[in-house]
Amino acid sequence: MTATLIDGKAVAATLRQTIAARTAGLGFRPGLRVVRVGEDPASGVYVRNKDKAAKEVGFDSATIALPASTTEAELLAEVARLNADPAVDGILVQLPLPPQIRADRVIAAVAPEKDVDGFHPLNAGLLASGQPGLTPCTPKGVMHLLKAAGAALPGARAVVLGRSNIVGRPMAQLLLAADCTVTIVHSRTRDLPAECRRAEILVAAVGRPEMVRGDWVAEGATVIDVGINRLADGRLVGDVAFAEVAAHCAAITPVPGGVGPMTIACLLENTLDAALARRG
Ligand SMILES: Nc1nc(=O)c2c([nH]1)NC[C@@H]1CN(c3ccc(C(=O)N[C@@H](CCC(=O)O)C(=O)O)cc3)C=[N+]21
Repeated sequence: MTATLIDGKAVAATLRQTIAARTAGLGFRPGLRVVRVGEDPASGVYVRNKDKAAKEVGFDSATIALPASTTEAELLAEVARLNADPAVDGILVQLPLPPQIRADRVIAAVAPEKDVDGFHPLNAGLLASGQPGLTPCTPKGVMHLLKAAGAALPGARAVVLGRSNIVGRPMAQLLLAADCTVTIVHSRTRDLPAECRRAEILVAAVGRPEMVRGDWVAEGATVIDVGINRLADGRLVGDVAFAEVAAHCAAITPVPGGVGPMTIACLLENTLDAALARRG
């Protein structure tokens, strides 16, 4: 079997068009502020891509770049200022943060109704209890891709590889809400390949380059690769050994051009939703 490619770049472009059309009819510009602390070069590229995508759909978008020496108190003061600014609908504090800043304190300081990352404990709790709230962008993007790929979700065995607060856990909650039978597997799981082989839908989000091999995947599975790993030789690869796995599965996302563009499109979707909810 040779797998169908799930084209995240194309699905994201369609979603951004829909968002642009909805924004054009609003009569105001949803406001997004991305806060960046320090000079992490990879973060710089992502932050620029977010800002560009937000401006293209008609948002009022700006990046606030703070020095690497910023204290936790200074960052919390900046977040408080954005929380209080009526022109701001969405706040994203780019991760990772420098070591002197506790990320959990900053995440909890963002007003939940402006938390377009969906990382605030209130939004995480709403998701875990099946109530509406702001949902983390990457798992939300994966659900869009599964829908676009025509995956049958109710009753399907879904395996999520990874248990981070930003991808694995919310991913499992969204699949559960879509009536999948969900298993979360991680570094301490016994016999990871055997657990992954049980999956009809496999979502890899561990951040280990090409960890998922061809013999980890069942014939006919749908495989979503959340990993974006830059190798020493400059190549960008996912958490899935693409060629090996594509030889077995029914459908697979590429890296780049899979989940990454969906993350940005869903950030825009969350910002529009937050703007509509806040402004009535
Ligand atoms: N508070 C916070 N929220 C985030 O959502 C967040 C963050 N911090 N910190 C960093 C990660 C990373 N991230 C990506 C978004 C888009 C692509 C993306 O568009 N990738 C393209 C291009 C990849 C490339 O060429 O480098 C692709 O996969 O095709 C990648 C990575 C969001 N993050």
